[in-house]
Amino acid sequence: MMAPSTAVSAPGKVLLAGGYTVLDPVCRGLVFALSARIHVVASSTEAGETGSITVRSPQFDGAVWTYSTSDPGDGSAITVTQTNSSTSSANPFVATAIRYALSYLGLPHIPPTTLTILADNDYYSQPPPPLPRFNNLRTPLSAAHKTGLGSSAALVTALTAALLSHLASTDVKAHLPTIHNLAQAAHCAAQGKVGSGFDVAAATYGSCQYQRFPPSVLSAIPDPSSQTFTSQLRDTVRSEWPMTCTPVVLPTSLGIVLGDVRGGSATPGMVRSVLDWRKNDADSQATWDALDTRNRSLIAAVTELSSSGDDISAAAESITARIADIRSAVRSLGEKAGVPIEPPSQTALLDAATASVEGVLGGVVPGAGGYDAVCFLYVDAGDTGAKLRKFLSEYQLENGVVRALDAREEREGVRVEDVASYSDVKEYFDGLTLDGA
Ligand SMILES: Nc1ncnc2c1ncn2[C@@H]1O[C@H](COP(=O)(O)OP(=O)(O)O)[C@@H](O)[C@H]1O
Ligand SMILES: C[C@@](O)(CCOP(=O)(O)OP(=O)(O)O)CC(=O)O
Repeated sequence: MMAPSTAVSAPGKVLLAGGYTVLDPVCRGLVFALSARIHVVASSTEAGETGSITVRSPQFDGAVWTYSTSDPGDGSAITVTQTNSSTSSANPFVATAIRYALSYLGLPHIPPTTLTILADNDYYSQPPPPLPRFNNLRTPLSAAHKTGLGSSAALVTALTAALLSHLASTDVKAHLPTIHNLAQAAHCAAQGKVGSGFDVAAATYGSCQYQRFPPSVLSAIPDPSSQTFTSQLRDTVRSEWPMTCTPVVLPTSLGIVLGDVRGGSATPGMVRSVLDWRKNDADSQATWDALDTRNRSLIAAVTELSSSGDDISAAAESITARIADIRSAVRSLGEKAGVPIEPPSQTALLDAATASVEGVLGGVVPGAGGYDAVCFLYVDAGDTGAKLRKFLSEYQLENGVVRALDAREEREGVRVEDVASYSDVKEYFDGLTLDGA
């Protein structure tokens, strides 16, 4: 018996070390999962047609996508056709996650199902606090300003887990590799390119030291119209992938704070330029290797601190130096590749906060860099975190002050949530009953 409603959430991420180099299967990245999560509540309804799916993102204007599904019966993917495309633009991440999950499960005849998406406030630039949980932005999704926490990866992971759990009673915690592999396949297909996958890995497994899978793992899956799609998808999802996502524990003596600079970056263009430079410049390998060595050295310092009794007084200086070393290697790589990975205004912000607030060990522009939210590592004692937040909220940029995000590091990846925990936002579940199993 299917539960009337099932809720799942998956976390956002911050790639503290490993931007660009993590695309290389021999390099390592350090990714922290965040307390900012994307939630999906799956509800089966009685009204409606078999195979119909309604997806709603009620924090945004007009964010409803309706689909009909059917099985071609020849081994190709289950088709997921948007039935309100005249009034609502396509959401490829949503449609592809549904298509891949239903094809994997072999389930075309599902009962009418509604999927409600709720995103924690930190994913988008917001008005000043106080804000209600899951603030209603009252804009179309396309007009919302992303902070760079990886909304599509958290969404695809949560949707995949919600569908498996709701429609096939999959035990989420016991099937993390299935959820991870299926979400990676769907996320990559929806993005139209193969990234390193650290974002989906963190959304599934939580904070980790990440070493990517070779892109060939996913290129084995043919186009959804191919008659071998379903069997190849299942084989790929069920196989063991050559990758590592070794859990990392942020030492209890350390905290992270993110600062939204209301910028946003065009990651794909930046990645293309860096990869072109890497291919075409004979000296690029040495710069690449130097950065990876420095990233590994920070990863080693953080993991040693967690496992050795957490004495920050002995480790603070070395962590500070390792972050500074990574930043100079990143700036050097950016200059050589002609990509503003740490633009001057971000350099000024990172330096000012590190110099002005005692206990701040350093900060980086995470991931691909540019104008995404900056991330600081600080000694979590006394009021250092509060002082850092205050400093940021008074730091003047060209377009206003920095907004310190609420998100903390929260190690856990995808998880099932209690449906009753959304009763404080009942207005988002218009006409749906919020009943768990
Ligand atoms: N709250 C949401 N509801 C529905 N779809 C969302 C939501 N947040 C993100 N998405 C989907 O993810 C896309 C953004 O993905 P992307 O540009 O890769 O940004 P990010 O770096 O945050 O993952 C949106 O265009 C939309 O398709
Ligand atoms: C360049 C990268 O190594 C890191 C990009 O990290 P971000 O955290 O900036 O990612 P987006 O959310 O997609 O913008 C590309 C990759 O690893 O796929």
